[in-house]
Amino acid sequence: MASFRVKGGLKLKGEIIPQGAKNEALQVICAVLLSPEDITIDKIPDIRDVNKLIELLSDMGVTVRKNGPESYTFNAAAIDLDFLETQDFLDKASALRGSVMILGPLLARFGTGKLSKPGGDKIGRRRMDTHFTGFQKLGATFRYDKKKEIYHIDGSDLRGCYMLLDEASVTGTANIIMAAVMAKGKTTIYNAACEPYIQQLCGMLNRMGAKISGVGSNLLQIEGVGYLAGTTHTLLPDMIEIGSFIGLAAMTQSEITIKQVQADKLGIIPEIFRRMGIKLDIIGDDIHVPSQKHYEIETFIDGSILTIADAIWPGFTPDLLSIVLVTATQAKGTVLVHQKMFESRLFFVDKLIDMGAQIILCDPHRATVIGLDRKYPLRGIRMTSPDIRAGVALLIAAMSAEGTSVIDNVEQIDRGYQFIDKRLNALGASIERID
Ligand SMILES: CC(=O)N[C@H]1[C@@H](OP(=O)(O)OP(=O)(O)OC[C@H]2O[C@@H](n3ccc(=O)[nH]c3=O)[C@H](O)[C@@H]2O)O[C@H](CO)[C@@H](O)[C@@H]1O
Ligand SMILES: C=C(OP(=O)(O)O)C(=O)O
Repeated sequence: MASFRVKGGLKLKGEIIPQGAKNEALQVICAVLLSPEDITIDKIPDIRDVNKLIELLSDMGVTVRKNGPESYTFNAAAIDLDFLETQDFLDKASALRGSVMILGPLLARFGTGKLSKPGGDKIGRRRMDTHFTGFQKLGATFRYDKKKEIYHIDGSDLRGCYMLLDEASVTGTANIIMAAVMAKGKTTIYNAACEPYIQQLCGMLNRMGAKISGVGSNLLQIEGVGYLAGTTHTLLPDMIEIGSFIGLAAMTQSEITIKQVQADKLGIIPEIFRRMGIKLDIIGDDIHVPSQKHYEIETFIDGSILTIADAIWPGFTPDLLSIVLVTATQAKGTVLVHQKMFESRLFFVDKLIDMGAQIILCDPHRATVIGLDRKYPLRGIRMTSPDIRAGVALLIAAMSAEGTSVIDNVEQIDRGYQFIDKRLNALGASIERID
């Protein structure tokens, strides 16, 4: 297990370019399975989860050509379905959450799919009912081997239908879209997730010849087509990384320009950080965060304590709540952070409390943060990164703290943040990787 040794209290300065979006990468890389033609994807981040997915597809018979540091061409003309029967496949697929999205394309193109329980963060129950109910509505049969924890789906004659999803699951919607694009007839998906990741996936599929309308809304209409061709696609900048850099700049009193952010695709993210009193300017395609000694959390109009809660898009993404929470520890004022979606994602506040933060964990979903307004700096300690976003929140805390911290299990951070130590060191941080 690797660790970071972080010297705190340093101010950063400079420009940083966000990586391509992790969660979009996982969707569109799975979508290459839908076509026998070449698909080129640019801005692919060099992170653990994405690399593991590319390796899995390669083992399945997809030819993978690296055109440059962030560009790959995939060709899924010859898929080895026998590989799905091996333990190697099951082990590799269960190493990440995104692998679940190979099921929709496999079902669409080959009429069959199999998967072990996917991995990803241990942040609470992560049910997959929406995925399988959607496949079943399209006519597939579904079997779950409880003992081996393996999901099987079969269905060579998928037919479009109307479906109302019981929850707007992000990966579930992506999976159902990919299963439906080549089904016979028309599929209507209501209560679809509509994150930018999904919008990007639909855009790519439409360029491949799919007929998806309603993109960006929660009502998608899909007219099935017989064949999908090759295409090229560029990932959006990672909005979670952008939000993490805003929080990092505020906490460390750094002046950072986040380049090429495509601000029109960030939804409510900049506004939420502004409500925390953080000054940020959108200049052209960049976000400039000036060095700020103080930032004051707003109250609601009636003067009551601000709540920041997650919600499905276009609400605030749950993946940035840990960053909001840590950033609030040095703000002036109080905020209630309400993590509605996941029940085990706030437990990392224990470590922040050990560092000197004033936080009350009200219950597994809610934490009240009383900002210190920099009257006392956090203290460096040794801690373990429990999940990807808490890991980065702890890194931000350590960078702002007095003294040195050690963060263990940084593989969690490496899942989704490309060369984070090197990129932040280039701006003046002191993060040493200890293997
Ligand atoms: C690989 C990937 O893309 N992972 C993302 C994806 O995970 P993933 O697609 O696994 O998450 P889902 O959207 O399925 O669900 C997330 C959680 O929210 C709950 N839920 C969801 C929708 C809803 O209407 N009501 C509700 O309560 C689910 O029960 C679950 O506990 O979306 C999550 C929610 O944005 C993000 O945190 C993950 O980073
Ligand atoms: C929870 C996340 O990832 P995953 O779904 O891969 O666990 C995340 O990206 O914040």
